[in-house]
Amino acid sequence: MPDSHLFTQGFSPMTPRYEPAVPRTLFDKIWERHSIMTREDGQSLLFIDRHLVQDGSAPAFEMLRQRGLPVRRPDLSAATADHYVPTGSRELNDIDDPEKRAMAQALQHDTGVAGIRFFGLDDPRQGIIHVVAPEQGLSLPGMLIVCGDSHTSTHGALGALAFGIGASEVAHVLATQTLWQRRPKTLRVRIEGRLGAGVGPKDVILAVIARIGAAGATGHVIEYAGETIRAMSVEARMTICNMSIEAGARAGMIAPDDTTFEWLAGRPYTQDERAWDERVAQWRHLASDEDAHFDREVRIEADTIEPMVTWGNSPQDAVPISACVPDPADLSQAEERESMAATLHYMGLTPGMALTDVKVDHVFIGSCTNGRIEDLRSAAQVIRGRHVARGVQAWVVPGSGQVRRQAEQEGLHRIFIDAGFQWRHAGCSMCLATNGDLVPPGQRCASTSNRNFVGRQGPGSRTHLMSPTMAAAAAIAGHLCDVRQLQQES
Ligand SMILES: CC(C)[C@H](C(=O)O)[C@@H](O)C(=O)O
Ligand code: SF4
Repeated sequence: MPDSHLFTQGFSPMTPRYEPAVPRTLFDKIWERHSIMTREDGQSLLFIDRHLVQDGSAPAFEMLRQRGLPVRRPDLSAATADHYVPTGSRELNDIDDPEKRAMAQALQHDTGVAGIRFFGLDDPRQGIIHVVAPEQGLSLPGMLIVCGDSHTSTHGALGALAFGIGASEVAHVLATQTLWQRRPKTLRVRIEGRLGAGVGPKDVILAVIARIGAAGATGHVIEYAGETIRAMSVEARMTICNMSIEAGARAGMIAPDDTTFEWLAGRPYTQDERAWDERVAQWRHLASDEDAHFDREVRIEADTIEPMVTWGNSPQDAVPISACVPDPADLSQAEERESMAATLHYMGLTPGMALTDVKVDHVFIGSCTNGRIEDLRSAAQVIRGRHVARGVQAWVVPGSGQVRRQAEQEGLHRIFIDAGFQWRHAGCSMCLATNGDLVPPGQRCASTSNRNFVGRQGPGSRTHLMSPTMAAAAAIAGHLCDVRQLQQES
């Protein structure tokens, strides 16, 4: 069994012995450093630096129990309760559904037995795993990170290779700290130029998905590059990488740079025996080499991106807020016409109506896409001094206990509460509605989450994806609204 130090700590990417002459991508460098062996069928056995665990992982622990296997490297795992936890209180007993309550309790028990670090409801660090791990310094550049959750791609924003795995793979990682994987292809998405006023990372990723499609990056790992990405904060980069999976990608990643290193410095779990500067010097070598080969390339000009919203049941159904609801009659294929008509029926929308005329009943600011402090700050800026429209239920669900506390220290909670928002505790909440926080049938939600699938926010719910500032604007206006208009008025 390889020692984790070999891969994450003592093993320098500069070691000449391991440096092939061909230029390599960020992905190639991390993959090659973690590949223990490759089988004849092309699958590689990878060493896993960090295994993140959430409350859906009970079946994996059960698989180990049935085989009588211990957890191989509990020190390389970390767990938090997020999907099933209540956000109105901090009591596991407030989970109404007995099965879900049992799953949440099982995580506490299983991690305790295995000796895995666990951030439970009584821990101030608890929150959505994809918010908690980066903020605790558990996700670092160059690492290979997995979790039984598709939005693990989020951690790629720190220059890691991070992807979601299935339940039996979770069990495999728990038992062996390794995983068999087929090497994916690479796609570089370059965003060049400056974003316009009112346009942020969520608009960028929605524009990327609209351009390449919900299956556009299937079988690929996306590396986001270009001037626009380099100018972004780490949290903005996380929003982008988070939604890679909504374009079908295996993972999304961004080369670490000074922005990354500054953001990480001093976080609780970043300490090891080596000096920080030495580690940073190694991490700098992770960036794709200049002439590295990507299987595909896409380029988008930042100044062509507008504030975006989705109208349908796929994240690829994203259009600028200035657009109208599309008309099935404009499509040439009968099958596509029928499918769009069915979507518009589900969404309760009329072809050709202005998106800004679409009334909302709920607003949800939160999730692993947009539940970080910068997201809350940007929404609060729009909301400050204004009030939620009559009849709109608006919620803010911070992505972690730490985000919540930070927001309270900055007084953001007062801005939200004074405006008529509910200020909740951390968790996945209305992103997936599996904890009972849901949008009632037929009602419409302006949401900062990442999926607008049929029934995603509750049976019969209607979701429009957008940025935190756009969701804030919708809360104030009571309908989908161009945030730039509100920003002009203030
Ligand atoms: C429940 C979990 C496995 C799922 C995922 O894989 O992403 C959820 O987090 C989601 O966002 O749909
Ligand atoms: S916040 Fe939403 S997308 Fe993120 S892990 Fe939770 S349910 Fe999945």
